[in-house]
Amino acid sequence: MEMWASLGTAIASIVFIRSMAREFLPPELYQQFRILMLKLWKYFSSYVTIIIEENEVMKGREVYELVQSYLSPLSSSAASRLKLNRPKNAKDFTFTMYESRPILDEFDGLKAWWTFHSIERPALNEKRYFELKFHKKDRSRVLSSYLSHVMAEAKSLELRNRQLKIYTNQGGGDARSYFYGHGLWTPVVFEHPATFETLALHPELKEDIKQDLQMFSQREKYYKEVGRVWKRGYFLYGPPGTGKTSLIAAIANYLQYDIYDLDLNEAKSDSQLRKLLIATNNKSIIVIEDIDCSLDLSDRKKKAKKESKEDQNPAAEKPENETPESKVTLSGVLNFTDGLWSCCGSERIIIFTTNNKDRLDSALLRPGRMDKHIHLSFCGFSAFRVLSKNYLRIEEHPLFQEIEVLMETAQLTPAEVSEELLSSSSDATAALLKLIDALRRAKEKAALMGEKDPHVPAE
Ligand SMILES: Nc1ncnc2c1ncn2[C@@H]1O[C@H](COP(=O)(O)OP(=O)(O)OP(=O)(O)O)[C@@H](O)[C@H]1O
Repeated sequence: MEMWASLGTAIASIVFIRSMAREFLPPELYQQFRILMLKLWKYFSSYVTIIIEENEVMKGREVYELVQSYLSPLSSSAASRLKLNRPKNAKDFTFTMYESRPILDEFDGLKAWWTFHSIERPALNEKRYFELKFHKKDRSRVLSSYLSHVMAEAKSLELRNRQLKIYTNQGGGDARSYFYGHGLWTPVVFEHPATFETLALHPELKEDIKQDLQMFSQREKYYKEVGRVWKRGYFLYGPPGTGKTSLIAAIANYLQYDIYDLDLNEAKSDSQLRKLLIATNNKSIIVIEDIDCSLDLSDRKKKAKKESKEDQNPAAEKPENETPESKVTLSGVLNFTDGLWSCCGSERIIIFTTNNKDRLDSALLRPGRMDKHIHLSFCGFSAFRVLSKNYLRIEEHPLFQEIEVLMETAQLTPAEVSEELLSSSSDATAALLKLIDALRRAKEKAALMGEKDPHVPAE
């Protein structure tokens, strides 16, 4: 308010002096007088103004658009005239203030006033720009930190509002988009509901994964400093139905990264694999599910042994999953994960999953390729608590004690537990009794088969 009052007085005085000067001074002298007045105005004004015009590009992004994104929440709560936008690939609408009344933004103790202007130009597009006004004393802070904050916050808002996509290379991609150079992958909107909150995992494991992801996504500078490509490999293993796919979806939702679901059987050769890699975007997760089933990627040492046995006994039958005619080789996959081409792009997570860890070549899993190995196993009691909260909306029940005891020895996957809870989700007691029944049956079956537990429960 104080700013506008003093600004008003100043403008009134200037207008008066200028009209007097125009009236009484000869034109040449009047021009000199005008220039001097402008200099004086700039010198005495306590405020600085920055103009951000449309079409001003910085590092490939329009600064105007970033400011627009940054001001969207402020505009929606403070402006009285708003323009509704639906940016491409966005989940929600955004808003632009559509008036020249200033909106106040506060950052770390400094005040900044934003206004929007639009000027009609005959035979030309309307000229639109934002004006940022702040006190002279804040100049260095605005230039050094406030503007960076505006840009960073805008990018983060845009990221949160982004419609995620899942890409597949099945069917050889989208023929129509070959024209644009993205034909190897076909995108579909990704709307998987899994989140870390809904995942039934041991709380410590969950926290550990979240922290690892957070650290990875914030360490661009660090990766550069230590001379590493900004990527991370996750290896998820465990029996079917323990949540490997759900975890991938939760990671994508957590980081807001797109997913590239790579089907190795569809890749025609190692060189196509390289092309697929190059065609992926930054901030993405490249997934190869059930990698042991896709190709013959078993341990080379074991394979060498087997081959020498086969040489001695050529009539021996080949195992079912062996695909000698595979077009993509193990070294192609190794190069895909950390060869020279893997540095084309950054901020990428590569995830392999398998139900059978022992089948894989150890070279595939070494640190640097797969940095984090995550074992997903049978449902433990703390994982069950998450499921009962999700499916039955309960956090305690008298039957929990019995379930806890049974889960120490009976092995059900989270998928099996979920099914039991889902089948009677409107009646918690009935659902828990069904689960107890299933746990008892699983225990009896294991005892009958005389098996020793090969797996340790998830907690
Ligand atoms: N840890 C978990 N937390 C929550 N839900 C789970 C979990 N594990 C499995 N589920 C449920 O079971 C279903 C199957 O799980 P998911 O596909 O993630 O398992 P998977 O380990 O990838 O199985 P597969 O190896 O057969 O692909 C999911 O839709 C989900 O509802």
